Amino acid sequence: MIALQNVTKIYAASTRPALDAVSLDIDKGEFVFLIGASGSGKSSVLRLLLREDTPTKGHVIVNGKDIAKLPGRKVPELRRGIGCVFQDFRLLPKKTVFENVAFALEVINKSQRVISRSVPEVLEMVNLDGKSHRYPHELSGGEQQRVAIARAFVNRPLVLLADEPTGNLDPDTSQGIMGLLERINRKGTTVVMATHDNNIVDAMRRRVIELDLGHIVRDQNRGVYGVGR
Ligand SMILES: Nc1ncnc2c1ncn2[C@@H]1O[C@H](COP(=O)(O)OP(=O)(O)OP(=O)(O)O)[C@@H](O)[C@H]1O
Repeated sequence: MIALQNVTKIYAASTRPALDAVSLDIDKGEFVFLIGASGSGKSSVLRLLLREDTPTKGHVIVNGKDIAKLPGRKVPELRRGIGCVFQDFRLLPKKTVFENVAFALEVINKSQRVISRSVPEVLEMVNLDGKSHRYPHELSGGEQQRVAIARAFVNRPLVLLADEPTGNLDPDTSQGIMGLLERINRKGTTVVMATHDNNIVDAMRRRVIELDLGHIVRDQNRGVYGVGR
């Protein structure tokens, strides 16, 4: 479903590779934490999977296709199958909760009929059906992240990538967000989440892939954050 095969990424103007011959395989329906110190390469992996960047060497397989050399015109189609959630939520400030989620469907030409059915459904899932007419600045951080998750999931992507989704949230709110990601995973979506949050990793006991200076130094099922330190 997702694979990196011998992937090296060297950014222009940097001496050491951000990723150095990294190989990994993630099956459909897995929930994987990517951990590692700042600068270890976590975001680089997510950027390659989203085709925001291309590898210097190696193959990047997403949904069964090598996307390393995907022509630019095919990238929107790839991204349709991938939901994304970020630390800073990235909602559109001048759109309401409903409109933010609807927008994800509008850009892929879904009909108004589909939008008016799917958006309330997913807002109910994230427990925000009562707040659909609010603007992002009228919501707490946790609520904003729930909108972002609704937006990422409304199209039922095969893969959800999350880059530090709890980085700006307190522990209780973070737990709620993880509960949602778990539900989404149970519906069959593969989840790959980069995080520094040791409490969450320890509580969830899912697969843990640890990077250090661009190398995989641990790949453990039902892992914890700090083993071997
Ligand atoms: N656009 C870029 N140009 C040059 N170097 C970059 C670029 N993006 C990342 N790097 C370098 O690549 C390495 C890996 O960075 P990356 O952002 O993938 O790490 P990370 O593990 O996600 O870190 P953090 O936890 O701080 O987000 C770092 O040494 C970083 O300085």
